[in-house]
Amino acid sequence: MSKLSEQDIEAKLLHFPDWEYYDNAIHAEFEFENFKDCFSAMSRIAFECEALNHHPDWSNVYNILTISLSTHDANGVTNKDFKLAEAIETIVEPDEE
Ligand SMILES: C[C@H](O)[C@H](O)[C@H]1CNC2=NC(N)=NC(=O)C2=N1
Repeated sequence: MSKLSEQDIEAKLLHFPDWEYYDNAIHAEFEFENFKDCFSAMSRIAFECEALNHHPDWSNVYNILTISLSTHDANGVTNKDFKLAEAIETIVEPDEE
């Protein structure tokens, strides 16, 4: 999977308002009601990661989940990252298009 250009990434990000591009990765932060809801979302995301064989750099502090996506093999952002970002959006914000 080849690395996307900065221009392609910025164009795709128009459809991903929660995400921004810097440091060769796309990043988002999600806030939940509490730790239980946050960790529950993380568990569901983990199954998607396994299904897609693509994994986030992420961290959690109580009800906050911070995620960075990049493709290590390509040393940048690829369509795999956008596919995972889409799956994450569906889990975290199921009511949004
Ligand atoms: C061997 C396995 O396919 C690779 O290590 C996969 C697993 N998950 C991955 N996740 C991410 N984010 N980038 C990768 O390059 C990557 N590679």
